Amino acid sequence: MLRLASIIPARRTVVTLVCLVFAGIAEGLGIASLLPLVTLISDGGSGSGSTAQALAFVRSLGVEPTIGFFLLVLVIGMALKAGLVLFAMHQVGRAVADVAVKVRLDLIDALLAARWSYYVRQPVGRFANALSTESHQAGEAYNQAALLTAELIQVATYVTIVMAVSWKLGMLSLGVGLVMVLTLNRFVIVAKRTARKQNRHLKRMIGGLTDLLVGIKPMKAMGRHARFQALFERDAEVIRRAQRKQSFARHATKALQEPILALCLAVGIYFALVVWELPAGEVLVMSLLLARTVATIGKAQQGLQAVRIAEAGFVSVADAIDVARAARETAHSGARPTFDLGAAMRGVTFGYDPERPVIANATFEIPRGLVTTITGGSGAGKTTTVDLLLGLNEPQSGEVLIDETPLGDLDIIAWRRMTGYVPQDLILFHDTLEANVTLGQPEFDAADVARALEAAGASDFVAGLPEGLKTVVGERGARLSGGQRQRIAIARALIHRPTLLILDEATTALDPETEANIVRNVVELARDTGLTVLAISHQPAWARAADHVVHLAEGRVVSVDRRAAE
Ligand SMILES: Nc1ncnc2c1ncn2[C@@H]1O[C@H](COP(=O)(O)OP(=O)(O)OP(=O)(O)O)[C@@H](O)[C@H]1O
Repeated sequence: MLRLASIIPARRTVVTLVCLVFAGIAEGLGIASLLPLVTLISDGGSGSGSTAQALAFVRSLGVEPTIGFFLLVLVIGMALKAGLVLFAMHQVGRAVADVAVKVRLDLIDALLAARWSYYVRQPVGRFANALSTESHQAGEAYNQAALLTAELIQVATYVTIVMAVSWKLGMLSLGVGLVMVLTLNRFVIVAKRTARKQNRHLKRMIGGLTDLLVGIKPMKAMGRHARFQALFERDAEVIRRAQRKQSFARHATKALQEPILALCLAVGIYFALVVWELPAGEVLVMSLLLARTVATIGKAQQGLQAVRIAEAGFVSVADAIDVARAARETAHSGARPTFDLGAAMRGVTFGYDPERPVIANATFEIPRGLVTTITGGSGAGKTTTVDLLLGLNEPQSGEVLIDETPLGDLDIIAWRRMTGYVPQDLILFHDTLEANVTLGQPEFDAADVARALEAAGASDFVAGLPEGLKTVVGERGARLSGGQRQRIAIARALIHRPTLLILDEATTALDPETEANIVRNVVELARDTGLTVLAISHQPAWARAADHVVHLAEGRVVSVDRRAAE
């Protein structure tokens, strides 16, 4: 509840609360007028105790306490209450939308600002659920919390009135209300637990399904997709059982309140008529007050139950935001990087588990304007080296230097903007070829796109497509061949004229001739524009073209060949 309060728009909440308090007072006045009204109707206006005081109070205001006067107070009180509650709920409706949107934007902001190691540990599908279901539930939690507040204010109003009429009756109402709340609290706890359980398993289902769909092709190809059905069925069954239990808990809370209320009424009426020997008219009104007080306490308990149910989604998405925020990248400020000399690794050691280094005391240069190729066997640490160079991972010891300045002292975002990067596991977005190259940035025109495609050796195949640049590439680029995807990814990395182009096994899917063309284009770019190239490759084409070859084995630099660079 407190976490929910921290994201609620404060001004709107205050306005809502003030309206609800005044609505409570208006309703209180309306209901309080019933007692003198009944007295006037039944015994002509004398009354006893609090009724007599109420009549005297009205007379002291210079108003004659007639039946018409109290009927007017009743109608005005109730009308005022309705108007104020309507206004308050209108505010709540707007706040609900604000809360859901705020949670979604906070989540997206936290996710985009997180450091690379964070994404590696997260199942992607988890965020789809957080963005849709859980964020929606956060809004619902606010809605239910507002309704609960309204009900609690109503409880306070009724208790005040009942206490003013008779403190014994007030204590009786509170006592019975308390017994009811404590007896039925079990169902509130069940509702909360089952809501959390449903949420957990739904998250697992969505996460698992997203993962499966991303890698569905080999599963289909090997005919092994069907076995996943059983895994989802297990989660679905848990959700079904939890939902049933939750439904029962909600209905039980409501249904069992009624007999408790009936019992309370019977006891109340008995005490009033037989023990305290109060007049029948007053007892009637008091019974009404008692019934409404206890019923309002019951409604508040149902409200609490609804909050507990909706809260499960909110807690889950709030946790996701907290975890992502804790993994926020910090080194965003610092000096603007230059690249006059090039980059270097000096005695860099890094391990995903610090006890087991993947890169050990690596030292080598990436000189400006030259083509450097890193070679080495699978798992030697080539991609990890690139991640260190881009500041996606930080060394445990040693330094990554850009123009002799440690990366940690530089504006890391500005540094990354100076690079063009084609990863090993490249992914295209489900959009047009053009959007995949420009990434939707409006500063690139048709000439920029044509230049990048040409350098990436993609112009001919794009021109041959019926819809050309407007061709939609399908999910993760599935409608293109592996080699075509690689060329589009290279064009994307070149369009913003990077200072350093990083190609991580970026031409592995190409035939030797196409690869040779791309290598030639990139080398020419390096010669003509001063572009620095870092290519990770097992392919002989890149080793042949390189000015500088760094060979890695088990995370160690075993040789540096500066053939052409000398
Ligand atoms: N996120 C990660 N968490 C833990 N270990 C990792 C992670 N990424 C890579 N590794 C491990 O680090 C080592 C180096 O991996 P890296 O991807 O850098 O190798 P590589 O030389 O690029 O290999 P390949 O040529 O097969 O792509 C491997 O043993 C790998 O299992």
